[in-house]
Amino acid sequence: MNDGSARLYTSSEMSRADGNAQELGIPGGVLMERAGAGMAREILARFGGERPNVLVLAGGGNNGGDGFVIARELHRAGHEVRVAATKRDLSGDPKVNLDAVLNLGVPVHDPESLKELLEGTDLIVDALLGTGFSGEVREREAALIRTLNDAGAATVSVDIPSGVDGSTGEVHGEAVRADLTLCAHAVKVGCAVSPGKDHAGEVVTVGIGLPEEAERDIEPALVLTDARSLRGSIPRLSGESHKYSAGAVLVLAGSRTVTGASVLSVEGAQRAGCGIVFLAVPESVAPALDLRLTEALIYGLPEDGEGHPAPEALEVVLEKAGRASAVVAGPGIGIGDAQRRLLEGLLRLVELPVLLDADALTNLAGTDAVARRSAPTVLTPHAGELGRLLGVGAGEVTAHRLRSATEAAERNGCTVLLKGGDTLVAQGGRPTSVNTSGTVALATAGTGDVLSGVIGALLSRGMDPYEAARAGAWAHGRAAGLWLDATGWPAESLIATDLLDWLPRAIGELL
Ligand SMILES: NC(=O)C1=CN([C@@H]2O[C@H](COP(=O)(O)OP(=O)(O)OC[C@H]3O[C@@H](n4cnc5c(N)ncnc54)[C@H](O)[C@@H]3O)[C@@H](O)[C@H]2O)[C@@H](O)CC1
Ligand SMILES: [K+]
Repeated sequence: MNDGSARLYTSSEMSRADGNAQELGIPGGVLMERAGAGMAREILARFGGERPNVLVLAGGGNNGGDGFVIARELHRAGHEVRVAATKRDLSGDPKVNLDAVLNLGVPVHDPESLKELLEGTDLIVDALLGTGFSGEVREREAALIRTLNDAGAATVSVDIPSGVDGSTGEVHGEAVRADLTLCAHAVKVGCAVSPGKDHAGEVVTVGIGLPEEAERDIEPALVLTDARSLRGSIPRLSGESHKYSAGAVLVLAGSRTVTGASVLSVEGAQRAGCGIVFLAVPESVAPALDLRLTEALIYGLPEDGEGHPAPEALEVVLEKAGRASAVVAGPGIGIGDAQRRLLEGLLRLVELPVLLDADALTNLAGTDAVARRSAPTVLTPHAGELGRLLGVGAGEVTAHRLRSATEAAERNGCTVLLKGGDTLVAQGGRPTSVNTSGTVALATAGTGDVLSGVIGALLSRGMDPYEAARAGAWAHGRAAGLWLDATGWPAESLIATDLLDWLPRAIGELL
């Protein structure tokens, strides 16, 4: 299903589009010419004024072919251009374009001299490996990538930073660190999903004149989450709305020692536009939170002597859930058997959409409580929490973000939002969505609690869980972006509470 979101391309989708174009009578050489010429124009527009000395590192495939076209065009524009080619014995379009470079007298060197060549280089064009690469980089290419990265010159990657898997963003071994990546036709998945995203620098697409007919039968596996694709997806209040029909969220957050998480989750939900929020917290902290949260209804949960929920807490939670249209559970509840039993009861007995975050995820790791539900469940883990759900380490999730998020969504039959600079939303049967509004400013305590409330509110307003997770992630990141723009303060200074002031405007951009 494509709902108008900007699509991302995997390597196999790109080669299908390429094959379709050829069937339509558009030869591959034409696409290569347009890609290389368009990329050269972009390079000239950005760097041409400084008249840089350019080195093009070209591999033996079509990515290298694009590189030869770029070399030819930059030479034609009067720049000092040298090429290092890993292979001379080429065929097809790459050969045609290498021959043109040689005929024009552009020096073509063996890559063994790359280090010396780089000494007089201001600008590197990395056309070593493109979407035809996957797996681990062979040692010869890995050494070239290390040399490029050590050179410290401005680097433009062709289509994908060499060494990044174009379909997943995974990096096994070496990968080029680019300042700018120019993608032919559409952004490749590897430029949008970390760690590939962190290698790509700025990402710009270059049109290659692919007709719509060439991609009509290709269902995207991944899409970008941007404002355009979300606009109109959040239900509005109507004349007959009252506070319950506007969305009622039950938040189960906070504990005797952690109360800030409940405040942030409740206020995130309120700012995301639900009609009413009920907060269930251990009874010893209920009075303090009642004073702090003017508009929310606070309910004390029976607790044991250590501040853990007593078995009767489930009855209170179920009763309050009876008046809600969505539940948010987890921030700051702490880890323990009492919390796990409470969550298992909630998931078994409540038919509402439930969002599970933070400690709820850790408490439920290794259980089948989510998989057994038929009502919608949204999980919002960071890499460590997702690792616990999957029974692997955080490092394993960080290295395989896409695979980890989709696997967890499939195993549990739910929606998984994996937090990060490239927040991913995975759900079976829907294209995995990559958020575009993230900023490093969000890397601070409590922002996740705000997000849980925002998505909970969108669920309570009747949004489908996949759309609620996408819209929540986008608005949350956008709120941070608006704060940065408005204050001009350093990203490091944002505190989670700052997001609350900007969420309404961020959400307003989606209406
Ligand atoms: N529609 C399309 O598909 C278009 C593709 N174009 C370009 O073509 C590229 C894809 O070209 P190809 O499919 O020929 O593939 P690539 O050029 O990306 O990769 C093939 C080369 O990589 C080497 N290689 C593969 N695995 C390796 C490994 N593990 N370690 C070291 N080297 C390895 C191969 O020996 C071969 O030389 C795109 O990234 C893009 O730059 C553009 O020309 C425009 C149109
Ligand atoms: K490349």
